[in-house]
Amino acid sequence: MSFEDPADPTADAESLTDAPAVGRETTTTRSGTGRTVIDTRNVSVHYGETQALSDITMEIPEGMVTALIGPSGCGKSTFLRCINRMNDLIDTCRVEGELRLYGKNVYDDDVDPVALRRKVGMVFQKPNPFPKSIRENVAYGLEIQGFDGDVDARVEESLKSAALWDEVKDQLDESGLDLSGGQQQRLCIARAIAPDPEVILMDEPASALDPIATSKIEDLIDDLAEEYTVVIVTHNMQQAARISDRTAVFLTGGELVELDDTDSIFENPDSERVENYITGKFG
Ligand SMILES: Nc1ncnc2c1ncn2[C@@H]1O[C@H](COP(=O)(O)OP(=O)(O)OP(=O)(O)O)[C@@H](O)[C@H]1O
Repeated sequence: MSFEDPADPTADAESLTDAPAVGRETTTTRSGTGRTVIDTRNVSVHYGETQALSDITMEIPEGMVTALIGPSGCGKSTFLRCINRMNDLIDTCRVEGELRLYGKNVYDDDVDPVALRRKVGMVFQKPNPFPKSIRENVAYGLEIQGFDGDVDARVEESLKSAALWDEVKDQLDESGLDLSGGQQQRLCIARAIAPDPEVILMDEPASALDPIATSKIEDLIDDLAEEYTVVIVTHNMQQAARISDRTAVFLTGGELVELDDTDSIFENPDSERVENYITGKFG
């Protein structure tokens, strides 16, 4: 059993510890698969004495886009970084509770964070290509995992999935830094896709981009959701409403106040606090 077969309850210590990536069948649709990719139980996070998240219990469905929204400082990015253990890189950060990926607690001692990050790719707010060629940027993760397949074919496939291939196919050996901001962000998405992850985390991926580049990224997220589970932090409520199937609202104190279908959150939230936030009475 491995992450490639999430239905197997014995999942994943193995695939998180060594695991060459294996191609995965695409079975998801925007109505989701009915399976849960990530489920958390009482996740709390502190940076030193500062509590950033409080008792987060939630489930993220496979094959859908889940948006995390809420005011500045409510812990959205912290939650995202818990999923692929990027918070491990922050000395003062302490995570309590359980965060499971296909049933396997990613904080178990036998989980290799590098293997985890292949399964859970990440795209950041500011495009951050390496100072290397376009081809090398996309191939980077494949090299680390010792991929022994056709690297050029995977690079092409990833750039196509990131809607960038047509623009760069004749300049694969040129620097990724010479691309426009929007192209750089799509390059970073191609880099995240190349190792064939299960989940793509996006931390405000369009906030540094102009409206046209933003619209391309939003279209791309829609396409990616055909094949991957996407979890996206956004400050832009209209964007969350446009692109996500599920929305989680975090509020001050690092509390998850409501998680529901995006239409329900925006049209008929259960919580008055969420309604106040959505309507701009509180922010
Ligand atoms: N590296 C860090 N060291 C110390 N405190 C941190 C660190 N990162 C975040 N915090 C604190 O944790 C809390 C949550 O921050 P986080 O960035 O997760 O919130 P956010 O909702 O993503 O905010 P924003 O929307 O402004 O990006 C804040 O109080 C923040 O100051």
